[in-house]
Amino acid sequence: MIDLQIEKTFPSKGMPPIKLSFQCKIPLQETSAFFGGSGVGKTSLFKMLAGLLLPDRGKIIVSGEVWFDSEKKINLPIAKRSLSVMFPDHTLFPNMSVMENLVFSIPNGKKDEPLFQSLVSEAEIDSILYKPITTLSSGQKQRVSLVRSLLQKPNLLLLDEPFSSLDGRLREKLLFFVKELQKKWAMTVLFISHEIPELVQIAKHVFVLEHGQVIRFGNPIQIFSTKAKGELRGEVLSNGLPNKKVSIWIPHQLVNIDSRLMDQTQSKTKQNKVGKIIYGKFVPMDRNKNPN
Ligand SMILES: Nc1ncnc2c1ncn2[C@@H]1O[C@H](COP(=O)(O)OP(=O)(O)OP(=O)(O)O)[C@@H](O)[C@H]1O
Repeated sequence: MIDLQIEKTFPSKGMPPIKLSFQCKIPLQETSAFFGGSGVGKTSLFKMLAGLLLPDRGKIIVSGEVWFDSEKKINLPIAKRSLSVMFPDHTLFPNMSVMENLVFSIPNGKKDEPLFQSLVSEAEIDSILYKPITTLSSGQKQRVSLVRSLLQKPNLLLLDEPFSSLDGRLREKLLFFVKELQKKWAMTVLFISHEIPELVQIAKHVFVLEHGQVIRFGNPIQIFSTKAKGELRGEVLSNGLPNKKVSIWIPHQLVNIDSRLMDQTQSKTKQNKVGKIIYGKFVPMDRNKNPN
């Protein structure tokens, strides 16, 4: 468990100060997402957890180990917090090549060759290994940053909008890859994204932030679901719900539908596999019972 109780106030010229006050307990060895509008404090929360921004007061306790305690004046240095972090501004060394950036972050300089090769190949950065960072596109930088954060096989991985510059194919592929590594290494992954379908696919829990606070916590399907019925076309995001329900993503909304009620005459298969686009008329089983 990561027990986080931290406060931070930023002065804001000519405006009321910005107050952040986070209280949450984050499960270990699972993926949790942080969701909320721009400026609610998601990145600041990650920075405080990583030791890159000093909270004004509070505590951060990770698996029983105190990382920060303002009363006891404990503030574990970044190097002693066993985590890896990836921010949207990449923080790669601009005067080095991709390879130099990657080798620089390998723990004790000992390269795990099979891991290195598999990460490089999965992120499709083989062909740019010797290019200077300054010549890369933002999507390429994003993939290099992701590989760099994974090379450390961290216990705790903080990913702040890691796929925002990637095309759909790479986004899907790397999302799945991170999900697999999370299971394999039993990592705790904390993930920031504005993309609800992405969060539904990767996260087991979602913390919703508003005005510098955590206002809701729950399973992503519960958090994001809305009611809808009638003619729908959407992508299946989850099919493991009770009562044969599937979650589908229709533009801007996540809808849980009873799969027994779907008119799938236009679909090629009857299976509701994740990623499949389904069409149909979703009608309540009886007039008094709405499947949502
Ligand atoms: N160093 C700083 N000094 C002053 N204000 C800051 C500082 N860092 C962040 N803020 C302010 O704190 C608030 C939260 O910023 P933060 O970057 O954590 O938001 P966010 O939820 O990650 O936003 P986004 O989704 O746009 O990245 C914003 O209003 C921001 O302007």
